[in-house]
Amino acid sequence: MSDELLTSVEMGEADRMAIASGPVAGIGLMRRAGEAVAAEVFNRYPEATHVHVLCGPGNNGGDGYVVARILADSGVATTIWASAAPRPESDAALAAAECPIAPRPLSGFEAGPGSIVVDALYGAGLSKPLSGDAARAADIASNRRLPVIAVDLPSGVSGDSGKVLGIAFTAAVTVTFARKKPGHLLLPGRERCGEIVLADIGIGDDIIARLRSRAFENRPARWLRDFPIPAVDAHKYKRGHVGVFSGGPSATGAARLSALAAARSGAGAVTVLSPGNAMQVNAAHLTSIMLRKADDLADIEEFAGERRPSAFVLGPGFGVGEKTRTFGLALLAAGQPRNAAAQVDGLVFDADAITSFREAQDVLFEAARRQNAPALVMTPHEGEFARLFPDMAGDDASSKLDKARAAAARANAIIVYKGADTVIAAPDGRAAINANGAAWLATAGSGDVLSGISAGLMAQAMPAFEAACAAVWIHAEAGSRFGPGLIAEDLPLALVPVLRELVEARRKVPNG
Ligand SMILES: NC(=O)C1=CN([C@@H]2O[C@H](COP(=O)(O)OP(=O)(O)OC[C@H]3O[C@@H](n4cnc5c(N)ncnc54)[C@H](OP(=O)(O)O)[C@@H]3O)[C@@H](O)[C@H]2O)[C@@H](O)CC1
Ligand SMILES: [K+]
Repeated sequence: MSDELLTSVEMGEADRMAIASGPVAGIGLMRRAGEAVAAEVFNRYPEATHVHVLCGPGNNGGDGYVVARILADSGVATTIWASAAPRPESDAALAAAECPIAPRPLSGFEAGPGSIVVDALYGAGLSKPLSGDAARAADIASNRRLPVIAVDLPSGVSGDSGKVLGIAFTAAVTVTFARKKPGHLLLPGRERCGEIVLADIGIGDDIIARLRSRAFENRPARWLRDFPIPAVDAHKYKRGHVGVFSGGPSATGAARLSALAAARSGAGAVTVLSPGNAMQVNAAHLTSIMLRKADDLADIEEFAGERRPSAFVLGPGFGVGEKTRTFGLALLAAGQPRNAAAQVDGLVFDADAITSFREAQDVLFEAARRQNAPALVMTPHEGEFARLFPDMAGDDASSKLDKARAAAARANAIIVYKGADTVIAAPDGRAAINANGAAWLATAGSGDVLSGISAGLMAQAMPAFEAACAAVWIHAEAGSRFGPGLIAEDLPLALVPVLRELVEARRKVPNG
């Protein structure tokens, strides 16, 4: 699989292992990297009148000298603007020595209309904010709307966190090597990269495997094998039963959206668990979804004992307070001996279920940590994340990926840290960054649907981390395909073509 995401340290390690284990030296990797970038320039900008290659002092700049040499050899008008000379005896110095063009100082950078910029200033080695000549060059490229092809990363974007240090280039295309880096997918870095091209420079899959990276881009290949497809003899309760808690009479819609999404995701049965005073309003809007009164713990136990639900959603529209905490803790105790709901596989806590524990985080984390507790998926957006993990939320030094991982470990839960760059993290360190979303998904009720899909998949015995990853991807895919005009009510039906394709792909998985 080529979906692993490598930190700058891991990429450096891959580089070293490739050089140590194979016939290819550092300069060989650099030549291949430069060739891949030059190929993009030729393919995408055959009409370019002039290519300006900006070279930094490190190996990113080294790649730039290779690009400039290839372009010049092909007769393309090429200028090199260098911020500093490469370190003597480095691979970059070798690449510069092979290049026939004399570099000019970056301080004099100028570029007219019709020209292209190759940004080879800083990549994995970015260590401080862009300043001086580099910052000025970024401004010129942006003000004159010059197409930028970034080498590895747009200079100024951190490959590890996606943060912009000071100012950064905005690329039309970013060519990166061997594997993507977290900063290509996390915001705001992702917006600066333009289209991302992954180039093979001869670092083999065996070397990447030895790094044991635990972060990856969220794509179906990672979880397709666990994606549930009903057996021929499937009975509706064998396909899992989801209970979704509804709020009071004026806050029932969120639970119904969640319930519909759980049903569409393949759960054989779904029950909305409603306060007594909201039964009528829920009943007026439900058809295939079942309805049952759940005013207190005794009602939940009775339901669980009779219907053996395998997953629950708590939070959407439910209200913030003591009742939410009591229900949440009771559900987390569902795996304990002598509890009527002993078979629950998974819980999804969203929205009000998260906020309700803002003053009692430890109680929640303790309950989730207890032996036999059902798997817990929590789906906070940024504000909710800050309520449960205030210290982490304010930590400017760590990335969204770091934060989601640390939160998952502390809470002993799968954390779905939502946003345009949703990160899904497990307590054991696995983490996925989602990248198939679209702005259309930022609409009221969209998160309720996501909770429902997660619970629907867990109810069908999909493991919690894989279920959460799949739910995020499916939700984003459905929203992106639907496009303009999307409201949350559209999403449950929009899931259908996406699910159909996944089921077909799942049937083709060997031994599947
Ligand atoms: N598999 C691989 O690894 C391969 C890697 N390859 C390429 O190598 C790149 C990584 O190279 P790299 O490690 O030399 O780092 P790079 O980004 O060139 O910068 C380091 C230099 O810049 C300086 N500097 C940093 N920020 C600065 C700032 N804001 N303003 C001013 N200076 C700043 C920094 O200074 P220092 O931090 O030391 O003070 C140091 O001198 C990688 O992105 C890819 O393109 C390919 O060839 C193929 C194989
Ligand atoms: K760069």
